[in-house]
Amino acid sequence: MKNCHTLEDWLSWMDELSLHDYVIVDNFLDHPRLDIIQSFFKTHLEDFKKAGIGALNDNVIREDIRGDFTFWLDQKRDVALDEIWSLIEETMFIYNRYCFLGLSGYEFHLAHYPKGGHYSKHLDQFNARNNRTISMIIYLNKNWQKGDGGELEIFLQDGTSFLVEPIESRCVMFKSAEVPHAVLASNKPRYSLTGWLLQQPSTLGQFFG
Ligand SMILES: O=C(O)CCC(=O)C(=O)O
Ligand SMILES: [Fe+2]
Repeated sequence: MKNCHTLEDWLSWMDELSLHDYVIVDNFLDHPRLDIIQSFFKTHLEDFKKAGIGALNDNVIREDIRGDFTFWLDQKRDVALDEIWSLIEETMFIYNRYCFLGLSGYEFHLAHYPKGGHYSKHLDQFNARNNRTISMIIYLNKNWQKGDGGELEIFLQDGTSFLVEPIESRCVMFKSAEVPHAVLASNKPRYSLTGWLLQQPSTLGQFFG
């Protein structure tokens, strides 16, 4: 499958991210890759588990903080997603080459927020574990409309915030340690591929949040 993005695209996104700590990219996945991930999603809807918060022994279910269900992915097992893994590896390569981040691994899950699900304001780096460096979310919601809720709220250092609609194929990347964010209550089921580019590899993502 051919690459979806040119080096020029990548460089402009890296510029944005260095300037603002986040970048929003529309049409991040082309149609073949969207099809791959959406059909994979459908075949695993039964395998999702209630997501917890916190790392290691602190991981607890707190419906008042986080209402999503997740299915942790495994690059070795989930070969149906090979084209997605390549894209993630390309992303990691670009960050290392042009932002000198020294990323050496990643962990990703599928996320499903049922109607009413939200995630309160938080940072993606845990105290107990600080290797999450870049957060990356790709939304998979066809025909998302105003009023469907489920926006990602991004909080800026000047005290303001803004909303990002979780529309199909939009990708949001931000610095995991720097950007507080929240998911507003969704008025219908909301789907995404969410993950983290890591500064030390971790195979234990599913035991964390
Ligand atoms: O789905 C989103 O927009 C954000 C999800 C999130 O913040 C997380 O899983 O840590
Ligand atoms: Fe988050």
